[in-house]
Amino acid sequence: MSRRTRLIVALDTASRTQAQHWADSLKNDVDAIKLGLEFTYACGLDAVKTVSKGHRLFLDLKLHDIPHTVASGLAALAPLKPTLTTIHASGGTEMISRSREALEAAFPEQTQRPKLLAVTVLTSMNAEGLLETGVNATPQEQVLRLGKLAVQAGADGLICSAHEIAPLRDALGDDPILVVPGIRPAGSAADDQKRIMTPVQAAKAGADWIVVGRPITKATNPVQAARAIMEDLASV
Ligand SMILES: O=c1ccn([C@@H]2O[C@H](COP(=O)(O)O)[C@@H](O)[C@H]2O)c(=O)[nH]1
Repeated sequence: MSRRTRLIVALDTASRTQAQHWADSLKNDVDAIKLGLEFTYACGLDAVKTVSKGHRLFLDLKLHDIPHTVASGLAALAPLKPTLTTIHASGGTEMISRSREALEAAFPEQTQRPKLLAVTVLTSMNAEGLLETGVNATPQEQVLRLGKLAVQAGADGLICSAHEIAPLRDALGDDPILVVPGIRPAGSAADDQKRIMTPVQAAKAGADWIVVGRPITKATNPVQAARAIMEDLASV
């Protein structure tokens, strides 16, 4: 199946002014913006609403708690009308299914409902990091295990690295939305990311969305950096 891979820029900052500046200047050059823990904790939900105006919002708060708390938290976030939102797959079947139900209840018009994405294994983790937390599996094995569980429980899609796209598609088909961070244009620093690929490699592997933060926001010219990635994606 041919799909266009879309670009989400991660606006990771504690400054509302900085985030607004990036959101304004990148308006025509990205497909969505991500606001996550740093921005939301530092600036609050009103700021999320203001900065995301005119953009598709990927609200990446990675909720992980008992089912009732996560479902209620998602319902409370509904007024922000994100396009995509995240919970942790390792919260288990009940947490995921209750989250889906909460979003369905909050958005009676299902076409408006935010897509529920389950984080499988963070792209900053490798096999060694997993073992440290008691998981004696490769990242790919663990992503497949959690990915299957999450989709069966009602997640619309998954957060994974580009390395796991092909095995996930083999196991789950084309329907789940695959959102892929850990993206590094050739020559960029990996920073704390462990399972990385370039935008073109991720697009060729079949990512629906790629998430790029620092390679854009820390670039001398973020607009130019975002445009270069959009051009790369268009060439696939
Ligand atoms: O497994 C995950 C889940 C989420 N992220 C988020 O994506 C961006 C990546 O930022 P970079 O600066 O391009 O590394 C960041 O906001 C993370 O919270 C992830 O990296 N990995």
